[in-house]
Amino acid sequence: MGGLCSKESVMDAPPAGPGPGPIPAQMLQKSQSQSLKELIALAAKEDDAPLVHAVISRTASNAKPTKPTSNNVVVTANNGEAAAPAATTKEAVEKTAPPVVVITSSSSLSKSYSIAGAPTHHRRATVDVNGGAADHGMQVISSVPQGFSGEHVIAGWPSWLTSVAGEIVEGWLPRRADTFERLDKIGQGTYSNVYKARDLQTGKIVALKRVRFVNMDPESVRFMAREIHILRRLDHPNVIKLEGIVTSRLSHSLYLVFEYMEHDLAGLAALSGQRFTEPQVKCFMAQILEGLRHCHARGVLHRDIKGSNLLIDDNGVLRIADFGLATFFDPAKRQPMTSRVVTLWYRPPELLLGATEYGVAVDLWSTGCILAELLAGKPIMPGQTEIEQLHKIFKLCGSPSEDYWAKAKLPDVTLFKPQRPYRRKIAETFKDFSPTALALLDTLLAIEPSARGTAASALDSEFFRTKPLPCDPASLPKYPPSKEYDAKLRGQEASRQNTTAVGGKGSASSKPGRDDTKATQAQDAIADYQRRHARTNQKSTSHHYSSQEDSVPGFRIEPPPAVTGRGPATMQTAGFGSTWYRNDQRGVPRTSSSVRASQLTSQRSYAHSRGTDLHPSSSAVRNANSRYNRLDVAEPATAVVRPGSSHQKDLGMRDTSAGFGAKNKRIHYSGPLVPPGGNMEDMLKEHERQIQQAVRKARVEKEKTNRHHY
Ligand SMILES: Nc1ncnc2c1ncn2[C@@H]1O[C@H](COP(=O)(O)OP(=O)(O)OP(=O)(O)O)[C@@H](O)[C@H]1O
Repeated sequence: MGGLCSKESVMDAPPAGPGPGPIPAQMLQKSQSQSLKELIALAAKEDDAPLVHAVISRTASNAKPTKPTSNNVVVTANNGEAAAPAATTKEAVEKTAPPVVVITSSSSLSKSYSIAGAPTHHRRATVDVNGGAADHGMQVISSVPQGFSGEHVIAGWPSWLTSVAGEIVEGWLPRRADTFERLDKIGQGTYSNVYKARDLQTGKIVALKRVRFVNMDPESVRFMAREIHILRRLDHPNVIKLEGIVTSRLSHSLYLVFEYMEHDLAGLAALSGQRFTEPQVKCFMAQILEGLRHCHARGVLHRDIKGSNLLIDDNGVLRIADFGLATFFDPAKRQPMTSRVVTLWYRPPELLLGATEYGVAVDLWSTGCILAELLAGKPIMPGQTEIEQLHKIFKLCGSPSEDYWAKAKLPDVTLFKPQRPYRRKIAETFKDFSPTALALLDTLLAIEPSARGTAASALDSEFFRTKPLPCDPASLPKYPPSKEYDAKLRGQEASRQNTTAVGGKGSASSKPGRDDTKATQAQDAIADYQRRHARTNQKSTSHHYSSQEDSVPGFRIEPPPAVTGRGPATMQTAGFGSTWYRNDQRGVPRTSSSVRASQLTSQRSYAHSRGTDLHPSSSAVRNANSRYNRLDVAEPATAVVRPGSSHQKDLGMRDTSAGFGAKNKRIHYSGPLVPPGGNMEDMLKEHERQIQQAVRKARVEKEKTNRHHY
């Protein structure tokens, strides 16, 4: 594959969209070809390759690209993965298992593929199946196993991917893992690890986001597929670009190849002493809004705008990243979507109130939170729980009007409606902001979603047109490496050193220090576990992401650099959902040493719905939500909002005896996930049991629905 890229790639146009699109005649004429024999020989050498064997091409200048069908492609495949042209290259045939698919070529048709992740100047490759032989019909026709397209067999994508979500790789060829040299781990997401790597074909530094699947659960593959689908729909300087996909057949994982970004806004803000000037804030804001305008214009809602998802390169260019919670939407159609998206501090009131029909306004709210945070130097509404978040919103932005409550078709509205209205206090809270900044903030943080306008209208606001004007991205300071993840590592390292130092002295305090750290780590593990499974659950699936990710075939792995602690683990004033210390959301108050261990904890993406827009009433959602962060009425009284608590009173919530509202009415309150004194081990086991149960139930329901449909 590596050879294929460098030797045969001749066209430089990247694919226009998810599909390869028509190939201009002049491009075809320029194409070179490689004999199939060479290709097969090449592929036979690869052991963990995306086995690219043949892509048909005739050099007919006016050939219309056609999907390979049963009569125009020549390939044999072994379980859809290894393919060789039957009776074309004897050695190759001998090397493969008995042919499963044989598709024939009988007409002058061409096909061109993009090589996913290949450098732009050789993104397309065409290969002459017949090695220039005369045109004649070939071979037998057989069915494609598991119903996936012959085109994918040819392209070399693994069957577990193509059988579930073939459309996402349409027109692309996979890159193989050993064409990259993996360097440091640079980020960790809920379902992925992100590595810095060198593209050995170009020497370029890239980011590889590794998504691993165990058992190849189709739902989880589909889930990830949506992120890829969305990323391929987007093409804008302020949106992260998916440059390619690496498959690793043996390890059952995928790597998404992105351009490497040195910083994120959360990390930059956390740099010691970092305070942005107004021109700098305007520069970042303009880029965020430009990126969002593009996403929205392409029918994509991001649904997780926050500092750590806003990546910045060394030239000051900001790109919106992490489309894991993003979704397609059509403003003209009513489509229910999950309200369980957006990281808590950046989540708009309508989602907290359970709205399932929403639009671009959710991203604009988050953008408003970022604007205020950039100017204020700290997060403006760092709620610990959903109910507290709503309370903070009402206190700052005022409570919704009577009209809003009357019109809102929101579940549980009466329970959240405050007894007395709250006055809007944006102007008095941020009296130091410039009038134009205040005006924009006032719009973006409108309680009424439709009053937030659009990314385009925000870009048109006075804020960007009055002096001081936005600075040029290239004029931004050259920051030291600053990622949320780096800050977290620095915090962990400082904590470790602290613990060691204390322990070394053999002081009486050393033991509690160590224990606390351990407890924090256990809580973190639980939270991770819950995040992963909550997502899984909500999707009614049972996929598990493995943490054993460091032995990937095909990678040259360099020893990880020692964590040096590039900076002091001091608590920062700016947060961006990442470095702002908060009390432990999981309910166990932290002692000072455990705080030190994790003070740079992320405000993680909302974990419940890795993209899938399940209707909130679906049983999978119910099951998931009842256990993670949100507690059903029937759950034991571990919720943070207790009867008579100030939040409950302030919000005028019903003070039921249990504190969870009326029976049979689902109320979602965030609460500690681990009750004080709870046994971690037992908690984990219990969660595992509940998850299995939820998954089983969801499966049964799905099967029932399927039966009903057919
Ligand atoms: N292109 C990139 N260049 C550099 N670092 C990156 C890049 N993409 C992602 N990262 C780092 O990896 C982290 C995790 O990536 P990402 O947010 O895409 O994963 P995720 O699993 O969706 O995360 P989350 O659970 O926060 O939603 C990011 O916060 C960022 O620090």
